[in-house]
Amino acid sequence: MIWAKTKRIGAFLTDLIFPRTCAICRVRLAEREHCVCMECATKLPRHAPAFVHAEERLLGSPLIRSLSSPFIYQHTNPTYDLIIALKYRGYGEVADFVVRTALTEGQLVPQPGDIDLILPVPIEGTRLEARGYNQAALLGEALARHYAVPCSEGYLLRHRGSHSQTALNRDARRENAQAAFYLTDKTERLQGLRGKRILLVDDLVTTGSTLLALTDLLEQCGVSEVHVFVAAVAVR
Ligand SMILES: O=P(O)(O)OC[C@H]1O[C@H](OP(=O)(O)OP(=O)(O)O)[C@H](O)[C@@H]1O
Repeated sequence: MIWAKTKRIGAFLTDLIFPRTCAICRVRLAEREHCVCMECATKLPRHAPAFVHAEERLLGSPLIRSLSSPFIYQHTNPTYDLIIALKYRGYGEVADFVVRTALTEGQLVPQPGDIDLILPVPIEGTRLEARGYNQAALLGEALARHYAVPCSEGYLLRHRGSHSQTALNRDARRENAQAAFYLTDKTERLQGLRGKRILLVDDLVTTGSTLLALTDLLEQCGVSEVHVFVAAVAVR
Protein backbone atom coordinates (compact mmCIF):
# COMPACT_ATOMS: atom_id res chain seq x y z
CA MET A 1 0.00 0.00 0.00
CA ILE A 2 2.73 2.47 1.06
CA TRP A 3 4.90 1.14 -1.77
CA ALA A 4 2.12 1.71 -4.34
CA LYS A 5 1.60 5.27 -3.07
CA THR A 6 5.36 5.98 -3.17
CA LYS A 7 5.50 4.64 -6.73
CA ARG A 8 2.62 6.91 -7.79
CA ILE A 9 4.29 9.96 -6.23
CA GLY A 10 7.58 8.97 -7.91
CA ALA A 11 5.84 8.71 -11.30
CA PHE A 12 4.13 12.07 -10.73
CA LEU A 13 7.45 13.80 -9.93
CA THR A 14 9.25 12.17 -12.86
CA ASP A 15 6.46 13.32 -15.16
CA LEU A 16 6.80 16.83 -13.79
CA ILE A 17 10.52 16.96 -14.64
CA PHE A 18 10.44 14.82 -17.81
CA PRO A 19 6.90 15.15 -19.17
CA ARG A 20 5.71 12.14 -21.14
CA THR A 21 4.58 13.26 -24.57
CA CYS A 22 2.60 11.67 -27.40
CA ALA A 23 4.89 9.95 -29.94
CA ILE A 24 2.76 11.42 -32.73
CA CYS A 25 1.55 14.95 -31.86
CA ARG A 26 3.94 15.52 -28.92
CA VAL A 27 1.28 16.94 -26.57
CA ARG A 28 1.67 16.03 -22.91
CA LEU A 29 0.12 12.65 -22.09
CA ALA A 30 -2.59 12.24 -19.46
CA GLU A 31 -1.84 9.86 -16.57
CA ARG A 32 -3.81 7.03 -18.16
CA GLU A 33 -2.27 7.48 -21.62
CA HIS A 34 0.81 5.56 -22.68
CA CYS A 35 3.06 6.60 -25.55
CA VAL A 36 0.26 7.87 -27.86
CA CYS A 37 -2.58 10.20 -26.79
CA MET A 38 -6.15 8.96 -27.15
CA GLU A 39 -6.89 11.41 -29.94
CA CYS A 40 -3.97 10.26 -32.13
CA ALA A 41 -4.57 6.60 -31.23
CA THR A 42 -8.10 6.77 -32.63
CA LYS A 43 -6.92 8.60 -35.76
CA LEU A 44 -4.35 5.93 -36.71
CA PRO A 45 -5.76 4.24 -39.82
CA ARG A 46 -6.57 0.56 -39.39
CA HIS A 47 -8.00 -1.45 -42.24
CA ALA A 48 -7.45 -0.80 -45.94
CA PRO A 49 -7.17 -2.81 -49.16
CA ALA A 50 -3.39 -2.40 -48.79
CA PHE A 51 -3.49 -5.01 -46.03
CA VAL A 52 -5.23 -7.54 -48.27
CA HIS A 53 -2.76 -6.86 -51.11
CA ALA A 54 0.24 -7.31 -48.81
CA GLU A 55 -1.29 -10.45 -47.32
CA GLU A 56 -1.89 -11.93 -50.79
CA ARG A 57 1.71 -11.22 -51.81
CA LEU A 58 3.18 -12.77 -48.67
CA LEU A 59 0.86 -15.77 -48.56
CA GLY A 60 2.08 -16.53 -52.11
CA SER A 61 5.10 -18.01 -50.35
CA PRO A 62 4.31 -21.59 -49.27
CA LEU A 63 6.07 -21.04 -45.93
CA ILE A 64 4.25 -17.88 -44.87
CA ARG A 65 1.09 -18.65 -42.90
CA SER A 66 -0.12 -15.26 -41.70
CA LEU A 67 0.35 -11.51 -41.73
CA SER A 68 -0.46 -9.52 -38.59
CA SER A 69 -0.46 -5.73 -38.46
CA PRO A 70 -2.55 -3.15 -36.62
CA PHE A 71 -1.99 -0.06 -38.82
CA ILE A 72 -1.95 1.28 -42.36
CA TYR A 73 0.90 3.61 -43.33
CA GLN A 74 0.91 6.53 -45.73
CA HIS A 75 3.18 9.59 -45.83
CA THR A 76 0.13 11.75 -45.18
CA ASN A 77 -1.34 9.93 -42.18
CA PRO A 78 -0.39 9.78 -38.46
CA THR A 79 1.09 6.28 -38.84
CA TYR A 80 3.95 8.05 -40.65
CA ASP A 81 4.77 9.99 -37.45
CA LEU A 82 4.41 6.82 -35.39
CA ILE A 83 6.93 4.94 -37.55
CA ILE A 84 9.30 7.94 -37.59
CA ALA A 85 9.14 8.05 -33.77
CA LEU A 86 9.99 4.34 -33.58
CA LYS A 87 12.61 4.33 -36.29
CA TYR A 88 14.44 7.64 -35.94
CA ARG A 89 13.44 9.30 -32.65
CA GLY A 90 14.34 6.41 -30.34
CA TYR A 91 10.78 6.23 -29.04
CA GLY A 92 11.01 2.59 -27.97
CA GLU A 93 7.63 2.62 -26.21
CA VAL A 94 6.02 2.75 -29.65
CA ALA A 95 6.91 -0.93 -30.02
CA ASP A 96 4.85 -1.86 -26.94
CA PHE A 97 2.03 0.41 -28.07
CA VAL A 98 1.91 -1.26 -31.50
CA VAL A 99 1.92 -4.79 -30.06
CA ARG A 100 -0.65 -3.87 -27.40
CA THR A 101 -2.95 -2.38 -30.06
CA ALA A 102 -2.62 -5.45 -32.28
CA LEU A 103 -3.44 -7.65 -29.33
CA THR A 104 -6.42 -5.72 -27.98
CA GLU A 105 -7.88 -5.22 -31.46
CA GLY A 106 -7.55 -8.87 -32.44
CA GLN A 107 -4.90 -8.24 -35.11
CA LEU A 108 -2.33 -10.71 -33.80
CA VAL A 109 -2.96 -13.89 -35.78
CA PRO A 110 -0.61 -16.48 -34.17
CA GLN A 111 -1.76 -17.57 -30.75
CA PRO A 112 0.60 -18.23 -27.82
CA GLY A 113 1.99 -21.70 -28.49
CA ASP A 114 2.04 -21.15 -32.29
CA ILE A 115 5.52 -19.58 -32.34
CA ASP A 116 8.93 -20.99 -31.35
CA LEU A 117 11.23 -18.10 -32.19
CA ILE A 118 11.00 -14.43 -33.16
CA LEU A 119 13.41 -13.02 -35.74
CA PRO A 120 13.55 -9.28 -36.41
CA VAL A 121 14.53 -8.01 -39.88
CA PRO A 122 18.17 -6.87 -39.52
CA ILE A 123 19.16 -3.30 -40.35
CA GLU A 124 22.32 -2.27 -42.14
CA GLY A 125 25.42 -1.76 -39.92
CA THR A 126 26.04 1.96 -40.43
CA ARG A 127 22.33 2.71 -39.94
CA LEU A 128 22.41 0.58 -36.78
CA GLU A 129 25.36 2.59 -35.49
CA ALA A 130 23.64 5.89 -36.28
CA ARG A 131 20.30 4.91 -34.70
CA GLY A 132 21.76 2.88 -31.88
CA TYR A 133 19.05 0.23 -32.13
CA ASN A 134 17.06 -1.83 -34.59
CA GLN A 135 13.41 -0.80 -34.61
CA ALA A 136 12.33 -4.29 -35.75
CA ALA A 137 14.14 -5.79 -32.74
CA LEU A 138 12.23 -3.46 -30.40
CA LEU A 139 8.99 -4.81 -31.88
CA GLY A 140 10.39 -8.35 -31.69
CA GLU A 141 11.20 -7.94 -27.99
CA ALA A 142 7.70 -6.62 -27.25
CA LEU A 143 6.27 -9.66 -29.07
CA ALA A 144 8.67 -12.00 -27.26
CA ARG A 145 7.24 -10.79 -23.94
CA HIS A 146 3.75 -11.65 -25.18
CA TYR A 147 4.60 -15.06 -26.67
CA ALA A 148 7.19 -15.93 -24.00
CA VAL A 149 9.65 -17.15 -26.66
CA PRO A 150 13.12 -15.80 -27.51
CA CYS A 151 13.75 -12.96 -29.97
CA SER A 152 17.13 -13.35 -31.67
CA GLU A 153 19.17 -11.08 -33.92
CA GLY A 154 21.85 -13.69 -34.50
CA TYR A 155 20.44 -15.72 -37.41
CA LEU A 156 19.54 -13.22 -40.13
CA LEU A 157 22.17 -10.67 -41.08
CA ARG A 158 22.41 -7.74 -43.47
CA HIS A 159 25.42 -6.85 -45.60
CA ARG A 160 27.18 -3.68 -44.54
CA GLY A 161 26.68 -1.05 -47.22
CA SER A 162 23.43 -2.62 -48.50
CA HIS A 163 20.94 -0.02 -49.66
CA SER A 164 17.69 1.03 -48.04
CA GLN A 165 14.50 0.12 -49.90
CA THR A 166 13.08 3.61 -49.45
CA ALA A 167 13.90 5.26 -52.79
CA LEU A 168 13.54 2.16 -54.97
CA ASN A 169 10.73 0.99 -57.25
CA ARG A 170 9.13 -2.44 -57.01
CA ASP A 171 11.58 -4.34 -59.27
CA ALA A 172 14.62 -2.68 -57.76
CA ARG A 173 13.31 -3.51 -54.26
CA ARG A 174 13.14 -7.22 -55.10
CA GLU A 175 16.74 -7.24 -56.41
CA ASN A 176 17.98 -5.10 -53.55
CA ALA A 177 16.38 -7.30 -50.88
CA GLN A 178 17.68 -10.50 -52.47
CA ALA A 179 21.24 -9.12 -52.30
CA ALA A 180 20.97 -7.49 -48.87
CA PHE A 181 20.55 -10.42 -46.47
CA TYR A 182 22.47 -13.54 -45.53
CA LEU A 183 22.51 -16.22 -42.86
CA THR A 184 24.99 -16.50 -40.02
CA ASP A 185 27.84 -18.90 -40.81
CA LYS A 186 27.34 -20.63 -37.44
CA THR A 187 26.10 -23.95 -38.82
CA GLU A 188 25.08 -25.39 -35.47
CA ARG A 189 22.94 -22.37 -34.81
CA LEU A 190 21.25 -22.70 -38.20
CA GLN A 191 20.58 -26.39 -37.59
CA GLY A 192 18.58 -25.29 -34.57
CA LEU A 193 16.09 -23.61 -36.91
CA ARG A 194 15.00 -26.89 -38.49
CA GLY A 195 11.29 -27.49 -37.93
CA LYS A 196 10.84 -24.21 -36.02
CA ARG A 197 7.82 -21.91 -36.35
CA ILE A 198 9.17 -18.41 -36.87
CA LEU A 199 7.63 -14.98 -36.36
CA LEU A 200 9.43 -12.59 -38.71
CA VAL A 201 9.10 -8.98 -37.55
CA ASP A 202 9.57 -5.61 -39.24
CA ASP A 203 8.34 -2.03 -38.93
CA LEU A 204 6.82 -1.84 -42.42
CA VAL A 205 5.85 -3.97 -45.37
CA THR A 206 5.64 -2.15 -48.69
CA THR A 207 6.24 -4.51 -51.62
CA GLY A 208 7.00 -7.49 -49.36
CA SER A 209 10.42 -8.00 -51.03
CA THR A 210 12.31 -7.81 -47.72
CA LEU A 211 10.13 -10.38 -45.97
CA LEU A 212 10.07 -12.71 -48.98
CA ALA A 213 13.87 -12.59 -49.36
CA LEU A 214 14.30 -13.47 -45.68
CA THR A 215 11.72 -16.24 -45.93
CA ASP A 216 13.77 -17.75 -48.78
CA LEU A 217 16.78 -17.84 -46.45
CA LEU A 218 14.72 -19.42 -43.67
CA GLU A 219 13.47 -22.05 -46.11
CA GLN A 220 17.10 -23.11 -46.68
CA CYS A 221 17.31 -23.79 -42.93
CA GLY A 222 14.29 -26.07 -42.90
CA VAL A 223 11.98 -23.91 -40.77
CA SER A 224 8.47 -25.36 -40.80
CA GLU A 225 6.44 -22.15 -41.03
CA VAL A 226 6.78 -18.39 -41.02
CA HIS A 227 4.33 -15.86 -39.60
CA VAL A 228 4.86 -12.16 -40.22
CA PHE A 229 4.24 -9.19 -37.93
CA VAL A 230 4.72 -5.60 -39.07
CA ALA A 231 3.82 -2.38 -37.25
CA ALA A 232 2.15 -1.10 -40.42
CA VAL A 233 1.31 -1.98 -44.00
CA ALA A 234 2.29 0.76 -46.46
CA VAL A 235 -0.09 1.99 -49.13
CA ARG A 236 1.78 2.45 -52.39
O1 LIG B 1 8.39 -4.41 -48.31
P1 LIG B 1 9.61 -3.77 -48.90
O2 LIG B 1 9.31 -3.11 -50.23
O3 LIG B 1 10.79 -4.70 -48.97
O4 LIG B 1 10.01 -2.53 -47.96
C1 LIG B 1 9.95 -2.57 -46.56
C2 LIG B 1 11.32 -2.42 -45.96
O5 LIG B 1 11.88 -1.14 -46.32
C3 LIG B 1 12.27 -0.42 -45.14
O6 LIG B 1 13.58 -0.74 -44.76
P2 LIG B 1 14.88 -0.25 -45.51
O7 LIG B 1 15.41 -1.29 -46.43
O8 LIG B 1 14.58 1.08 -46.16
O9 LIG B 1 15.93 -0.10 -44.36
P3 LIG B 1 15.94 0.85 -43.10
O10 LIG B 1 15.00 0.25 -42.08
O11 LIG B 1 17.32 0.80 -42.61
O12 LIG B 1 15.52 2.22 -43.54
C4 LIG B 1 11.34 -0.96 -44.08
O13 LIG B 1 11.86 -0.74 -42.78
C5 LIG B 1 11.21 -2.42 -44.43
O14 LIG B 1 12.27 -3.21 -43.89
